[in-house]
Amino acid sequence: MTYTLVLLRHGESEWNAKNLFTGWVDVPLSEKGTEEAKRGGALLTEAGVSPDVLHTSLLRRAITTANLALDAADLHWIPVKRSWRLNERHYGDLQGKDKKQVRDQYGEEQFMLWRRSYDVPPPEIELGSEYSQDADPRYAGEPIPRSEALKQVLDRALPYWESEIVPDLKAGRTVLVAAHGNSLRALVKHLDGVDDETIAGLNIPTGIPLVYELDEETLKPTNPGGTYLDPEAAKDAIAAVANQGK
Ligand SMILES: O=C(O)[C@@H](CO)OP(=O)(O)O
Repeated sequence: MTYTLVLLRHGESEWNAKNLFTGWVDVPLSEKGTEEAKRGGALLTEAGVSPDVLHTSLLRRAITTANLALDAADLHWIPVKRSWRLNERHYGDLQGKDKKQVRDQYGEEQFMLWRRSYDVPPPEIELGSEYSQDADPRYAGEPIPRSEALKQVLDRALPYWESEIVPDLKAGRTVLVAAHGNSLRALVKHLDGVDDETIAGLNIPTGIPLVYELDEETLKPTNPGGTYLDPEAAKDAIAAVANQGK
């Protein structure tokens, strides 16, 4: 027997469209992102994948995407759990900055280290600055970061995976996780056992459900890498994410 896990990156956000580093800044979906989210729900229905429970971050682009997708799939009523531990990677002082400008200013190598290396975090954000979340009530009392590399994202997402998502899977529920490019990269790294170098080249497209079947004993994928419900669209969209900032 296998357990079914569906990973869904939010649809395109307004800042994805503008090529800005976003991180924990709570921006809405673009019109295109709204359509992607609805289509994500239609893809679930077409594939006969029916989530029993939803886990999301605390950011509206993931929350709205899940709501739209589940509404399209007639599953708007399923139970929901939310946690900052599924938030996008905190992009530190890069939050709000233009990706191309950062690349031009610091060079391709530094840009890619900050953007995709496993353990080099961007510079820390200044507390109280425009795109800092230190005074945001949704994070009150939580050990929130001032910048994160993928490693720190994995460190804070794993406890949530173990304590909240795994029990749902083990209860036989089909689990939908609606989250972000980098928080999902962290989960994929864990599930597929991707090494620290290879993960730098792995990108997740917006709005296309990625379905994993997990072995009930080991919780390792019986379909390594998962299965995108629209593999052709995923291929193009993955290339577009990889090329951002160019
Ligand atoms: O800006 C961000 O928060 C992320 C996801 O949109 O960007 P990147 O793909 O560059 O890590």
